[in-house]
Amino acid sequence: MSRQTPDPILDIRHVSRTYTISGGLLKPARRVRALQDVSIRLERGQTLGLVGESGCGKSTLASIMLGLNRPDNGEVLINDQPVLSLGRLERSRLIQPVFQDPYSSLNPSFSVFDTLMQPLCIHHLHAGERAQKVLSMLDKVGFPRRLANAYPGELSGGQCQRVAIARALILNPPLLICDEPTSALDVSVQAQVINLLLELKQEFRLSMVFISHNLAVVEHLADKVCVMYQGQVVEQASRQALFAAPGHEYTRKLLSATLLPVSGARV
Ligand SMILES: Nc1ncnc2c1ncn2[C@@H]1O[C@H](COP(=O)(O)OP(=O)(O)OP(=O)(O)O)[C@@H](O)[C@H]1O
Repeated sequence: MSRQTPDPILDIRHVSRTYTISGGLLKPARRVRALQDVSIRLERGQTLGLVGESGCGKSTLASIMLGLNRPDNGEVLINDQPVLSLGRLERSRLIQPVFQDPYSSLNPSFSVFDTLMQPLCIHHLHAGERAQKVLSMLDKVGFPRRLANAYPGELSGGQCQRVAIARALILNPPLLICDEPTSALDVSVQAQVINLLLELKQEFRLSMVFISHNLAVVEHLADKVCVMYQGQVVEQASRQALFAAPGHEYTRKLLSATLLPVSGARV
């Protein structure tokens, strides 16, 4: 029997990114190495937890995965295609973000209904099917239909994040990039959003990158974990292996600083 090579949905190859921060009148310009030779593969249907302290390069990597930022070296392939070779529409069918702050990621002048209609109109989904698709997506993310005409400013943080998740999923992308999607929410709402993402992952057969500084959350939902430190991946392993026997000193430090009461509990 031939052994099949797993086919990655996401293949990050030797990505580096440096920012140049211009100095003032008397200050020289400064260079920040945000990412150094980062390589990560994510198999279809799996969730990658990307963890590390503030400033280690997680959001820079997310923006490069989304094709919103260019690496200096290396490339990102989605479904075997370089993300930077894809047009905007093509890209948005393959990969969608969910960001930390649901209020600033939604357009305040669009109602919930219009927020979800917009991608369907841009992608020319059959006009007769759009409204039904919006309503059924609201049901799937547990957002009440009676609030479909509300505006983001009239909603709670958790409700807004449900709308942002619905918008990310409405075109059925195979890959979702969640950049700290619960850290701006009340603790009581965080677990609801995590559990919603877990349910939707099954239902939509999603692959997911979940960026967090919270190892407890990552332990709850990741299949594979990458630990980043100062722009580099210092350890990547299956969730079980990493939590059972962390190999890198920095991972051990992160673990010892985190309470891990999670499995099945509130996070
Ligand atoms: N547009 C930019 N211009 C200059 N430097 C930047 C820019 N974006 C990020 N950086 C720097 O690059 C490094 C990595 O930042 P990044 O935001 O990717 O880290 P992060 O791990 O996502 O941090 P956080 O968890 O706080 O969001 C940091 O030193 C940051 O100051």
